[in-house]
Amino acid sequence: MDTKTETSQRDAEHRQLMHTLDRIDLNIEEINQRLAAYAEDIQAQKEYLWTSRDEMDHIEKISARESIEQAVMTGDSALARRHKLEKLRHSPYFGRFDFAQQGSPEASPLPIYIGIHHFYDDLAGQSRVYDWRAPIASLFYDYETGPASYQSPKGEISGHITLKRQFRIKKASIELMIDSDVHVVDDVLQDTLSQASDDTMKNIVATIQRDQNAIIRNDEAHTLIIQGVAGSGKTSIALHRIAFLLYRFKDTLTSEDILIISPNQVFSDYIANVLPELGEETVNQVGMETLADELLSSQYRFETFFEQTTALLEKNDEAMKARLHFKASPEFLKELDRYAAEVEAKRFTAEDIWIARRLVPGWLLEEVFKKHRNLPTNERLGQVSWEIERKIGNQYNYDLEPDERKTLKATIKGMLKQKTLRETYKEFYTWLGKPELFKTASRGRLEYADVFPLIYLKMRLEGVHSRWRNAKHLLIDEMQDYPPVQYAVIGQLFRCKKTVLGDSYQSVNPYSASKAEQIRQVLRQSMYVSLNKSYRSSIEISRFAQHIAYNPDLEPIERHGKPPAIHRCSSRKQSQTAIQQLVHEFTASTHNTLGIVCKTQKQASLVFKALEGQFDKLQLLTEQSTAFGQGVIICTAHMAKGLEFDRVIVPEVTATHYATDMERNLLYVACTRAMHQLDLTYHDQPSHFIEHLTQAA
Ligand SMILES: Nc1ncnc2c1ncn2[C@@H]1O[C@H](COP(=O)(O)OP(=O)(O)OP(=O)(O)O)[C@@H](O)[C@H]1O
Repeated sequence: MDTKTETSQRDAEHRQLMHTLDRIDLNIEEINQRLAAYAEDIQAQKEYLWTSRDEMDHIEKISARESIEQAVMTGDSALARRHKLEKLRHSPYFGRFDFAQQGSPEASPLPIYIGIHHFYDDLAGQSRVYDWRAPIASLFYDYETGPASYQSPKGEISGHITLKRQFRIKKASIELMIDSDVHVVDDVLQDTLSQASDDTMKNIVATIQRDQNAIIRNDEAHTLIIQGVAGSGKTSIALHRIAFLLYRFKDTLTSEDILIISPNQVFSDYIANVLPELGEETVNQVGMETLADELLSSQYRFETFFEQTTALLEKNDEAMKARLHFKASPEFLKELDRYAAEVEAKRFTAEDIWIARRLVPGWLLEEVFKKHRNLPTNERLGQVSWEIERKIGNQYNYDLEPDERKTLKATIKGMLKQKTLRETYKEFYTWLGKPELFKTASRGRLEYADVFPLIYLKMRLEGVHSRWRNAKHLLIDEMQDYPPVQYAVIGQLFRCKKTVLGDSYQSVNPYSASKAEQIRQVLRQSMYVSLNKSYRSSIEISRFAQHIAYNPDLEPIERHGKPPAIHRCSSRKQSQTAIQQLVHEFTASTHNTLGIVCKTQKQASLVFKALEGQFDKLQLLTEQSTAFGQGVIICTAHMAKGLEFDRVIVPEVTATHYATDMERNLLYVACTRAMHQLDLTYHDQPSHFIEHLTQAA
């Protein structure tokens, strides 16, 4: 395109933008008028209700109140629409394509503008901007210029895209306009990725990539398992997918129906903004441990996943690793199943009994007992007695006397080998011939690795209750951190559709991890997809991380930045000075977030103490933290999972700190949190994971 044509197209787009903004303003004005009319109407109705209350009968009052409520609801939906239009006013769209539909009578291709929300111009009766989730919008993500087709509710529509254009519009002005046939490399994506981070996750509607779009719009898979390399956009995609499903199934699916199982509160807060930004309400989020506590009716105290990881790192306890490893194996689940079946079969020894000289056959008792396997033991026994009493009534036309009822209850109770769930679970290990595999954590609490097996057993023997059970779509992030037994519980509890995502290279606890293949064996009817392009980090950082844990599938995006630096220090003290210096550099930069990502919480606390008082906006993340803001964030790699920072410092990458496979994973997670700059420090001997990099970096 020559400069003259470009200028004239820019001018045309500028006029189009101004026109769209005018139309938005007119629609906002019209809504304002309607809102004023509603307000007056509501006021008038209220006054009428008040002044005429003595003359109105009950029915009339109800009807007047209903009419007021109806008016308020109409007003609310007008307000919601105004809110969307006001948002669109800043940036009504981010893309355009011109589409000539096959067989259409239109002489020239139709320009279609795509934005974060739909803008239907009520006054003109015309769609001016299409929601990014509309069927036609998939053309924007799936094609460049040339032949193209999409699935509309009426079937496949084919045609030709004659122009594709991307915009960045801010404060109602076009900052960037790029035609895709002119720029082969996606400049808008590059531009987006090079920007400084936020303390919350951003939406990516303007630059969703083709493979990502396919995942977002997949509305068929019952369970979609996404294995994606670090920074491939898994979490973003999963949230956009939820927004898409809410749009696609708006009549049957609401935000109330969605449940996210998230790794911790900081992560929950980090992602909480994405759906509201996309025009949807926030959805429910629950942590694995909160869910576990609910399923165990708060009857058992247990250590947390974070504590378990910390114990593994700090104690290097081989027996503990063996326990965790076994409990994360598919064989374990099979054995637990066998055991549960045996317990269930043997725990109730039904035999013929005589009550009030009437026979109750053993087979009947057994049948009724089996039928109520979903009740807690005491309730179940009560239910069996009650049903047998009713059957005696029907069969023999006889009502039991109180003392006969008491005898019946006691006899049925005597048939059950009564044990607590915990005892039954503990005996599983004796049954296996491996009693050493059951060990309690500090203060008599259950080890985290025992929590879900216990819940599983409870489900088999007694049943569980959960307020989340009716969720219609479940999203699980960091799938690699949950062993098969955890999926078995989730699979039985939630029969709904699921999106499960993670990266096997980012397991913070390799002794109780799952790969996608193992998850698929537990969660049947699943579909597997992978995302291999990594968007978060500059290519220099991605390559550096690849040297720590090589993932052959990872394809870094070609965005350049400063090469990572390894700072060799003579002592721990000097390492602290180097970190201080790097923090000073950060505070003088245009970047917003710096993560100092440590191996353990103890180390993180020490780094925090060393920097405390010297810098504003310094925050130590702990297991109890609920959010993080801009500035300097000090945390463990475990806590940093799923988060990202403009810059990352990994302190003390020494031979003693980072030696095992687990520590390699943590180092990998820490390094892949960096978007633009990465610094590592060490003293004495560098970790052998970076030894070969100390020269190059
Ligand atoms: N299509 C895209 N357009 C713009 N940015 C993108 C795109 N895809 C991913 N990103 C950016 O890449 C970064 C990583 O995304 P996200 O956190 O969703 O990835 P992830 O796969 O869940 O990462 P990890 O597993 O490493 O935590 C984010 O900054 C996100 O905005």
